[in-house]
Amino acid sequence: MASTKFNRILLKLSGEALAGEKGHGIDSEILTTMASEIASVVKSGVQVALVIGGGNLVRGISASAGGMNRAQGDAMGMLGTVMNGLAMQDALDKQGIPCVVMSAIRMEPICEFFNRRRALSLLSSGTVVIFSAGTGNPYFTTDSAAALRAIESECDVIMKATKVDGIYTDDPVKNPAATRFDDITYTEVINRGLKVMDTAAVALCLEQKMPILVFKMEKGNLTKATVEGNLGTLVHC
Ligand SMILES: Nc1ncnc2c1ncn2[C@@H]1O[C@H](COP(=O)(O)OP(=O)(O)O)[C@@H](O)[C@H]1O
Ligand SMILES: O=c1ccn([C@@H]2O[C@H](COP(=O)(O)OP(=O)(O)O)[C@@H](O)[C@H]2O)c(=O)[nH]1
Repeated sequence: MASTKFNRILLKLSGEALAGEKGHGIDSEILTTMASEIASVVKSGVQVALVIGGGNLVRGISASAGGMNRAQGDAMGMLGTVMNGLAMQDALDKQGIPCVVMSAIRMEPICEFFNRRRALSLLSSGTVVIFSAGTGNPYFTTDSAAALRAIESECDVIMKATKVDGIYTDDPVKNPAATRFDDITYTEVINRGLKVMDTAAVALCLEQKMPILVFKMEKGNLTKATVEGNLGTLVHC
C-alpha cells in the first residue's frame, strides 16, 4: 500500500459538478475524468466510499418552489442520485475498478439495498461503494447522507469535492473579499453560519468527530488530498 494520509475516505461529489458547463444532466467527459481520478486513488490502496448529489437532475426544494409537494420533489431528487451513481459505476467499470451501488431505497435489481456490514466488507476488499438515494428521507441533503454513511462505514474523513477551494469567511462566489480558512472547527462553521455544507451534516460530524476536508474538484486534487491531506480546508474538533 502506498503511504497515503487516509486509509478509507468518503468522497462527496456534487451532482452539479457532473453536469459541467451545460449545468444539467451528465457530461460524459467529466464523468470519465472523475472516474479516472477515483481509479488512481483506489489503485494507490485507498478504500473509497462515494456519495454523489443529484443537483444536476432534480432538487426537491426547486421543484417545490414550482408548486410541487416538497416530499414528492425530494423523492425525485433521491432517484436522481441513483442515476448519477449508476453512471459513475459504469465509468468505474470502464476503468476496471470494482464498484457496487447501494441505495437507501430498495430498487433491486438495479442496485443493492443499503447494508452497512456488506458495505464494510466490500470497502475492505477494495471495492468502491456508491451510497445512493441520500438518506432515504425527504428534507435531507446528500451532505447529510455523506456524513451518515461516512460514520457508518468507518471512514477516516469526508472529502467534499466542490466548486470552491475551501471554506471562506463568506461565499467566495458572491464576496470576492472573503478569505479562506486552512482549518476551522465544526462549532465555528455552525456559529458563523458558513454555508459550504448543510448544518445538519456538520452537526453530525461534530458529534461523531468525523473530519471534513473541503477542496476544489480539479484534476489531481483528489490524489493530493488523499496522499497529503493538506489541501483546501479541514474541519475538525
Ligand atoms: N463560507 C463559504 N465558504 C465556501 N463556500 C461557500 C461558503 N458559503 C457558501 N458557499 C458556497 O457553497 C457552495 C458549495 O456548496 P454546495 O453548492 O452545497 O456544494 P455542492 O453542490 O458541491 O454539494 C460553493 O460553491 C460556494 O459558492
Ligand atoms: O437524504 C436525502 C438526500 C437528497 N434528497 C433529495 O435529493 C436532491 C439532490 O441532492 P443534493 O441537493 O444534496 O445534491 P447536490 O447539491 O450535492 O448535487 C435534494 O435536493 C433532495 O431533493 C433527499 O430528499 N434526501
